[in-house]
Amino acid sequence: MGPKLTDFEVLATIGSGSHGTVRKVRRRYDGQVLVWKELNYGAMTEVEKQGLVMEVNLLRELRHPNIVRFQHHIVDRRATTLYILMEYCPGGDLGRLVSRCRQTSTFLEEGFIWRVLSQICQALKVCHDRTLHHGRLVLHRDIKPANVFLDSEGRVKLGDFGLARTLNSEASFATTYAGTPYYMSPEVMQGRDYNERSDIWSLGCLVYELCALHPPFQASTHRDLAAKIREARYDSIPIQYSCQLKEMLALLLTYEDYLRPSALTVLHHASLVANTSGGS
Ligand SMILES: CNC(=O)c1c(C)[nH]c(/C=C2\C(=O)Nc3ccc(Cl)cc32)c1C
Repeated sequence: MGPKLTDFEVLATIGSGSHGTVRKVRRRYDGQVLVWKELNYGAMTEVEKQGLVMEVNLLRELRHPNIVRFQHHIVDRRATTLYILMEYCPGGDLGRLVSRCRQTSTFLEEGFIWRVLSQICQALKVCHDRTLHHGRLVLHRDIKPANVFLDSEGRVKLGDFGLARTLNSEASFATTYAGTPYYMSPEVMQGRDYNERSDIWSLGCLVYELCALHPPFQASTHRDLAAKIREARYDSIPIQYSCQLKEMLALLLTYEDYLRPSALTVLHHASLVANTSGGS
């Protein structure tokens, strides 16, 4: 028998993840603090609902220290709402951290940026390994600062896996793409399929934003943004960051997806940098 909604006490609303409201909750019988994301599936077709069930079952299998742990799910059929229960990360998300740095004009330590890069790559290596998921590829599809979290030990965790592939009905499409697609890769901009190297492009945009405190490609319209991404030209990151970090960014933001490195290759490159530059 799975958990029921009444087994939990809502403590606070802590955000709006992709596709739904995120709340901090406490499990009554043992006091454990978790997070649940509320996802209304009322506007979904039967096919989309089946796809959602498959994606949720896939998320359940993702067990890794650098992936926000999926704990349970609860379905409220009367309210056509799915509650996805996940690990609480007391350090919050990197989106808030970058905002605070921008407001106080303080830059992040290079060592912290390398740790984020390495630990997210560890998470992507697991997601992109087909042998671990019955031959299926797990793509995050929405890597950005707001979807990277810090636990109580400062460990970096990739979370809020975009269910975009499932939520492709009109209503949910609008929700999914409500924001500006700053991190969209050139191949997706050109209408080609999202693939694991598209996650690597978004990781490059994330690392760039941790350095510069703004995305590498910015524009006021989608058309201008697409033009900038197509040019794949971006301003240099602040001079206090190393040449190795600049080289890593050039690797991650390689225009051609088939020339972009895999998560495993990025990890090898980062460990080489750490070993030759006295760690970071
Ligand atoms: C002000 N709120 C925060 O700093 C904050 C904290 C301490 N945790 C979170 C968010 C999550 C959290 O702690 N675990 C999560 C799992 C999935 C999703 Cl989509 C979000 C979270 C947030 C937004």
